Amino acid sequence: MPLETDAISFADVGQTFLTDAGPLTALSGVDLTIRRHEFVAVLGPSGCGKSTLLRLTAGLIKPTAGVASVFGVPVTQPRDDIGIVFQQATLLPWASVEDNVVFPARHKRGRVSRKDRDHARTIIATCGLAGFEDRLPGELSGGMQQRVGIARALFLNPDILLMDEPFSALDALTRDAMGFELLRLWQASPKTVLFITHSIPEAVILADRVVVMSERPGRVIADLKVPLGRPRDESSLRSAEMQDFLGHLRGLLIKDKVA
Ligand SMILES: Nc1ncnc2c1ncn2[C@@H]1O[C@H](COP(=O)(O)OP(=O)(O)OP(=O)(O)O)[C@@H](O)[C@H]1O
Repeated sequence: MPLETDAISFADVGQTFLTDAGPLTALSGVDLTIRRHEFVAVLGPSGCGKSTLLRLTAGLIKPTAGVASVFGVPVTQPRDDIGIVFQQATLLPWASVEDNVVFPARHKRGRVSRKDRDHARTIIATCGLAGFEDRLPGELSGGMQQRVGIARALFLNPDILLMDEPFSALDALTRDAMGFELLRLWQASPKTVLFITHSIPEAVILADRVVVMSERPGRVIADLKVPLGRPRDESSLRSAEMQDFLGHLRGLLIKDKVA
């Protein structure tokens, strides 16, 4: 796969759901391009269609207008080269950490090989869970469960990682730590990341670019490069320039809300 290929592209994408109360347009005229291995965060008011954008990319739903493409091909169904992490880890409660992580192999091939198990153990260790392979999800903290979810999403070594508010259910300290762990994983094994969040600082500390969406029907109202080098740490947002950038994003989100 050439590095210059666009990993994700939306061309005039719209999504209208038919509801009992009539048609509901979640997205309208969305144009967005994400390069391979880019880390893009999406911010926007509640209900503006962020998760819909992610589900379209994953091939879980089809756009009712325009075209959503992955590596230049219109998305028509879920793909193996896309991993998804949701707000809740949605683990199988009766299965061990290792069995949860190898689940994509079982789902794809109907069986789990010795090699799959070795691979799972390597990923589990990379995600900071060595020694917990045989534990059940209920025995783990929320942060650890979310790590299992990330390990499962990474199992098939996807090119694209879609993350829908993955750390929002965690306490503030764990959330920050998980963000930096994600950056470490992303730098060790580059991937295209589409990361949805409600947190402006989280978006800025993690992403190369921040996309801001309008109130529903969601469209892109700003697409900004984060003026910050890497590696990043806790002090990265303290400069006057970064405070201005955070303030600018806050202004965009508030302005859209009161407009
Ligand atoms: N399958 C569906 N059927 C009907 N309406 C839907 C469906 N999926 C989403 N919607 C509606 O589309 C709109 C956008 O939903 P979506 O979950 O994408 O927003 P969001 O920006 O992710 O919200 P939040 O930040 O609160 O998670 C909402 O009004 C939602 O109720």
